[in-house]
Amino acid sequence: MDVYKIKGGNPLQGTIKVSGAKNSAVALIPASILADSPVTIDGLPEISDVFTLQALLEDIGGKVDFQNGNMTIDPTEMIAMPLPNGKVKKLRASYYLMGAMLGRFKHAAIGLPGGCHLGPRPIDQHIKGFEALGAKVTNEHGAIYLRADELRGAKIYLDVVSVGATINIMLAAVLAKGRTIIENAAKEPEIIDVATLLTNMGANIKGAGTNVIRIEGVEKLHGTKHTIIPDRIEAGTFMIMAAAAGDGITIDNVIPFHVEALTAKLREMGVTVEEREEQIFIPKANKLQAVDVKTLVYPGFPTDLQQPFSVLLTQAEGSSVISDTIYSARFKQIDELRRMNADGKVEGQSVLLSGPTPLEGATVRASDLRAGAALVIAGLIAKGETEIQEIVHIERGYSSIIEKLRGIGADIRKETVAENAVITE
Ligand SMILES: CC(=O)N[C@H]1[C@@H](OP(=O)(O)OP(=O)(O)OC[C@H]2O[C@@H](n3ccc(=O)[nH]c3=O)[C@H](O)[C@@H]2O)O[C@H](CO)[C@@H](O)[C@@H]1O
Ligand SMILES: C=C(OP(=O)(O)O)C(=O)O
Repeated sequence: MDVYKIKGGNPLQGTIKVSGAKNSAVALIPASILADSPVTIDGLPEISDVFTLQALLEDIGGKVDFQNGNMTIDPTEMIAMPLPNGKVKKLRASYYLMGAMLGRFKHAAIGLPGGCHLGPRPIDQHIKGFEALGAKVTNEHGAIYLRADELRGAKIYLDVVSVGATINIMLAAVLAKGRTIIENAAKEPEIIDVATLLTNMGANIKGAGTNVIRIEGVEKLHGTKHTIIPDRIEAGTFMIMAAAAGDGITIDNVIPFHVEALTAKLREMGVTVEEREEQIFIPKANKLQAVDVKTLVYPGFPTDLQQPFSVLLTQAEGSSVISDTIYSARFKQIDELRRMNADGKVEGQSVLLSGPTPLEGATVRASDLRAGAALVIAGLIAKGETEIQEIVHIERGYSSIIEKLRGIGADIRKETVAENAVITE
């Protein structure tokens, strides 16, 4: 079993570069299915979610070349191969194969997705959208079967603001006949990125990034070249790390506007955040003040940064409350942080943290992607050595994390240890 071992306490200094956005990448790659000629996407992160999607596109007959973050996908010989099991379970975003394959082939069979366990993650709004467009949708033995004689534009009001449903409906609607209107759409930057790719492929989409998206269906889509946006969640993770363990860190390849909710919270805590054009500089932080945080849909504070942020709050003076309004069970990092001496208590959808508490190295488990990122930050500030198990979750979303952190002075390495050292409780 592979683990990360971190010796805490090194002052981190220098420049750390953010990769392309995971949550864009995992939608841009399936979007290529809709084209009738090759699509090139530059700047993709080298993470397991991207490798898994590459393999899935190859399984359905796509020809994929992926080198140095640049992927060219030739979709011309793809077929509507059913994908009820296997790789689709390894990531959440395999649900985008439903929208893209339904859009192109008018039928698809895709297993229910995997991804982080954060409480219930239904896909009823995706299905409501596909049905409104004219698809018959059934759930058979854990796989979703979709079939339409013809897709027709429709007005779809999302009952919950959902990133996945908004993008999936866009994917299914761009080749449908007539006009689709998505109301109460999600507004995340990744949605704009996907709409930009689809538009450059020939789609007619207006309003991406607002809560009403209008799509006029077109007859066909062609290949294009696209550069992905930077990962605002990776950038945010590095900003939190800089506030917790930095001695002057520049975060490179970031759009400061995308991380404004975090910047505001860091400033409220007493952290200096200098915004530059495509960089953010965070000097060494001194005394940190406790703050309360509530996660919200974009442009609110992202749920994906709540877990890393909880580590910073263990170092702040006073009591803080984090409430996660998006996911009911996204606090698995707290038990692990308690092993490291943190003072945190989960109550329903909130966690109460008190500090400052010096953290101590321990053997801990990354239950999910951002819990893993939280534990990496905790390990960097803890006294002694921290071993993080189940790093497979971390590698779903952070590209070259070891190399990047070593580049700013962290003592972190990946090691293979015996299975009997695994934490089970
Ligand atoms: C691959 C990807 O982009 N993942 C992101 C995406 O996940 P994902 O697209 O799965 O998240 P959604 O925005 O869909 O979920 C938001 C909320 O809506 C609920 N919901 C969603 C769909 C649905 O059909 N029914 C329903 O009830 C979910 O349970 C959750 O409470 O957005 C989340 C919220 O910003 C992020 O944490 C994830 O990193
Ligand atoms: C929850 C996340 O990812 P996914 O939706 O892919 O599980 C995340 O990126 O924090």
